[in-house]
Amino acid sequence: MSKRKLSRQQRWRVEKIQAEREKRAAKHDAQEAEQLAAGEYGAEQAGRVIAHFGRSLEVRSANGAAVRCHLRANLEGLVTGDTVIWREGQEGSGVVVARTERDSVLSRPDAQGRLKPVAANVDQLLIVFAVEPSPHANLIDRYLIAAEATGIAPVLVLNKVDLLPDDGGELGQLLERYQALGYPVVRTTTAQPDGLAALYRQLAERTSVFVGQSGVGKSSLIDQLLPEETLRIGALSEDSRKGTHTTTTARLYTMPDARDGVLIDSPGIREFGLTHLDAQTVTDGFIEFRPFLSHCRFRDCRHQAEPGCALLAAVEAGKIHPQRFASYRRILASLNA
Ligand SMILES: Nc1nc2c(ncn2[C@@H]2O[C@H](COP(=O)(O)OP(=O)(O)OP(=O)(O)O)[C@@H](O)[C@H]2O)c(=O)[nH]1
Ligand SMILES: [Zn+2]
Repeated sequence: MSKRKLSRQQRWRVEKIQAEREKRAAKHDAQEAEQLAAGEYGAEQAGRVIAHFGRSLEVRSANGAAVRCHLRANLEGLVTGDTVIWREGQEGSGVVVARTERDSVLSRPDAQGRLKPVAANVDQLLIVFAVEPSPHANLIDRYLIAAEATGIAPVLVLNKVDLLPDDGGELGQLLERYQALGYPVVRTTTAQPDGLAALYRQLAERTSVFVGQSGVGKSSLIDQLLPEETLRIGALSEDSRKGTHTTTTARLYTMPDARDGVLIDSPGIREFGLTHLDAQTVTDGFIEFRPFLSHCRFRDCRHQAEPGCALLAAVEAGKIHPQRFASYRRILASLNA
């Protein structure tokens, strides 16, 4: 058999399989439309995606119950945190019929480097740092740049304050500077009772995501925020050995002690911010530069040594902190390295 003939035959088989699949999907849609019309599903209600497993979803209903739902065939790309309209079916399961508009989307690059949404409707990104390991130069700025690019409000969380010297140390002073820029700063310790009091207040009634470098205490914080969930995750992973409930995607948790604040978490999400940046994103990520950027003499000013540079003038006049400006330049230089 010639190579060409073989590939044509293979192509024919692939097309046949695809056609059958489409026919089945169409039939399934038609059946579902009939069932919906026949009132076999309950009234439309609001819900939120807790997790998804292929075409099957776990949805949190308005009264807080978790419901296993499937998706209508025309609905694609739902992610954890999406708000949806769903209808109750038989035997405690349901069908998701629509997604409502997203306030925000958190994306991460996939293996091919394409940005993929991983969580929706996130209100704040909690960037966790620690007294130990102390953040290396520029790290806070890099996280803030990445956060500003998403449009989701960043919050700086300084953990392990039990290790902080009494005068607050250099790190304490550094964080005051960010506070002056308008970024909320929350201090935490998992090593002392009530060490999370300020964090609980920050989490209340919002949807949050924790990010930060290894060893800063993200797992320790989340374990304290979700004491019962930790047990439940253990139970789930036991399940997953039998082949059910496996997911590497993000999961949504409700924190009763934080006035029903919501946490979305996954190992991948925690690594947010460590991706490649481009020059425009870096410049846009320094919020205190914004009032000056359009006032440089040259429209394509690179803010290096150009005459009439409004940014350099602002640094000179003490309106921009010289260390933030130095950090800006170092990050830009690292892009071209
Ligand atoms: N002194 C002190 N140690 C802490 C505190 N929080 C966490 N630790 C310790 O810091 C170490 C790292 O904590 P983890 O919670 O594993 O940090 P992580 O950010 O989840 O790290 P990765 O899993 O590598 O991303 C552990 O030995 C914790 O016991 C704290 O508030 N104070
Ligand atoms: Zn300039």
